[in-house]
Amino acid sequence: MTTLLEVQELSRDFGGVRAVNQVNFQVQEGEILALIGPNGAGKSTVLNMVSGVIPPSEGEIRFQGRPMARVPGYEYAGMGITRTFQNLQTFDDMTVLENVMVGMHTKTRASLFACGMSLGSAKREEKMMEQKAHAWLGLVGLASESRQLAGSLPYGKLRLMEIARAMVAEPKLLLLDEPAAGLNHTETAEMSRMFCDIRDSGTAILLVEHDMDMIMTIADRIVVLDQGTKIAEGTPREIQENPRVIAAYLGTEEE
Ligand SMILES: Nc1ncnc2c1ncn2[C@@H]1O[C@H](COP(=O)(O)OP(=O)(O)OP(=O)(O)O)[C@@H](O)[C@H]1O
Repeated sequence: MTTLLEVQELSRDFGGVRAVNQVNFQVQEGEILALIGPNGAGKSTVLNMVSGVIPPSEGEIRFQGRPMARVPGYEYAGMGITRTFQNLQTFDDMTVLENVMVGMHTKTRASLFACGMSLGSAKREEKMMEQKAHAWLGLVGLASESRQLAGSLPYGKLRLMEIARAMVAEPKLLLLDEPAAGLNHTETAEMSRMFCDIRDSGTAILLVEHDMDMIMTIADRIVVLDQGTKIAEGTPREIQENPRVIAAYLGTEEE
């Protein structure tokens, strides 16, 4: 297996609070790695560092062997890392199709001048972008909603639209922060199948999620955080049987 992402001794402080403490893990090509842990364990903070939203206080992140410390956030999608957010980041006054096409801006080659002049190359590129966005809307089940304003879509469909937007950039690594939050059982099951299809088509996934059914069904491996520290790593079965995890997390009433 080839390592796609490597996180080494990663730490993050907020003021005097250490939110993430010397965490190590790797994401291999072609796998779904789930990051789980109780509320406040540091999962979103790790995802925010891996996606370049916030810098680490200490430690290193490497993507395909390349240190990411000096890579600006806007270059991540072009390098092959895209993400969705815990809180929806949608443009309500734009159509569903336009929202998805926003995810392709790093893939376009036409210059600003060519776009402004509506030159042939820019028009062809626009057409190609539209076709790709349509294809992804079809894959997430939103083909018939493509011309609707995003603001008119129900919550579950907006979550799917965000996944289409992240996938249309053809990432090597997709980062998902609680994608199933607020979805019903059927929607979660459909989304789980979709993530397996995405993984099988060659995009690795790093997933933060509280829905244990989803995690145990789709994750190839799981990393468990508790109070900022990694307490376990293994297959879903190993994690379910790990006494430290049960004590810290799975045994809590909330879950
Ligand atoms: N911007 C911030 N400023 C100050 N403290 C923060 C900030 N972001 C996170 N924290 C703190 O860092 C710790 C880890 O938070 P984080 O959101 O990463 O946990 P989480 O595991 O994702 O939790 P949840 O499952 O509830 O989303 C918490 O104690 C949180 O209060």
